[in-house]
Amino acid sequence: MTFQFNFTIEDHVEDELTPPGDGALTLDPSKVSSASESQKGKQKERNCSIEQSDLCKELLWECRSMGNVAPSQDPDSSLGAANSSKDLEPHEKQPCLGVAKEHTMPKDLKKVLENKVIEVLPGLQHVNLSVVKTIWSKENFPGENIISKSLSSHSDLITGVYEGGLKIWECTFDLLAYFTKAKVQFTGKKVLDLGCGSGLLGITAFKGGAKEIHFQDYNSLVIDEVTLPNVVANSSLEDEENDVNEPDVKRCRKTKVAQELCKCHFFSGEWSEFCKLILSSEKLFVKYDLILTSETIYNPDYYTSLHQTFLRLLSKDGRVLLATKTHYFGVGGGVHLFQKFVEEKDVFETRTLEIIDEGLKRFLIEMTFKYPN
Ligand SMILES: C[S@@+](CC[C@H](N)C(=O)[O-])C[C@H]1O[C@@H](n2cnc3c(N)ncnc32)[C@H](O)[C@@H]1O
Repeated sequence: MTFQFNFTIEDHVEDELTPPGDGALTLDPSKVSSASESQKGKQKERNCSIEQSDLCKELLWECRSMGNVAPSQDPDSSLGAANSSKDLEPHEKQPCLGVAKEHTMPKDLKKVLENKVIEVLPGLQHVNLSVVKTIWSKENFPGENIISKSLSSHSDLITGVYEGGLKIWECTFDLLAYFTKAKVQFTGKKVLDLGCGSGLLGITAFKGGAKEIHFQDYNSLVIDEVTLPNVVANSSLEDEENDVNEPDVKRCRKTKVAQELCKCHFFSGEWSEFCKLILSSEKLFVKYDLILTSETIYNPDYYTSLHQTFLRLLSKDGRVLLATKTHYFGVGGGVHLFQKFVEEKDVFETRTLEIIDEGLKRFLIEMTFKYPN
């Protein structure tokens, strides 16, 4: 089967679009666009045909040959390290969109919450996303200017560029409510919040005693500026002193909060690249007991890599809890198309856990291996 992915390479990272006024960026959730529509005349477009593969080899090869170290091989891929790339020539700063990398927790945990406004939900805290967007629409996030792009295209999704993580989507709340209602147990489990955005699903697993929690989002900025701060905001940071001068490992042993946070790992990148990173790393290699994923089946072009991710990373007796709208207008995906895709693959069975029939109809679906042995 042949898939078409649209990847976009910017001419200059400085080629920022100015947001109107100083106010917070607001996006219309009903609108989606592709990079080709929104960035005409500003960016070069590459269409990569992918046969039997989820990876655009040509683009990746080009990114590597342009001097980008594959981030998964980068020993220090923290925000701090990314910032240091400001000294590079413009073409060397170009991100290889979709390549996966692990994000390390900054040493000074309090810094993670600097310039953040915290909002409170029942039992959970999260950063105010309008503030994050306002700050980063004026600054140059290393490698990505997804905020100005989504602003200029009036869109919450720009295929292959920005995949919607700067918003808490409705189905996240459906799944959170289900966790309580169904008394979902997290204790001792290895959990993946796939397409995490704010990370509230993974954070609930973290607070519920999960053994290890991995957070994945397509965009680096989302992980660094939203997911990571949200995890820190929901830890017991305030209760403990945080000595920034101690080396990582020592600190991890020293404070309870740091010890807790060592259970959390953060990744950005496209799903098939993320799989490769996890499966190629002895340190990270893990099969998840539980994969939580909300509003990630909107684009049928991604079904192959999403299905592969479940197949490769779910433990044989594990389960996926997936929350989705019935249909995503403008992109074409939705619950029926996805279930049909899964049925045809004949690897997983799906079970509808709940239908939420208010406003836009939504579904909670469980996926388990059809033939676990
Ligand atoms: C619509 S957002 C939903 C965010 C969050 N789960 C929520 O419910 O608020 C879709 C998420 O899936 C991730 N995503 C979508 N397509 C992806 C792909 N092909 N590879 C990696 N991540 C992807 C994006 O990073 C994004 O965070």
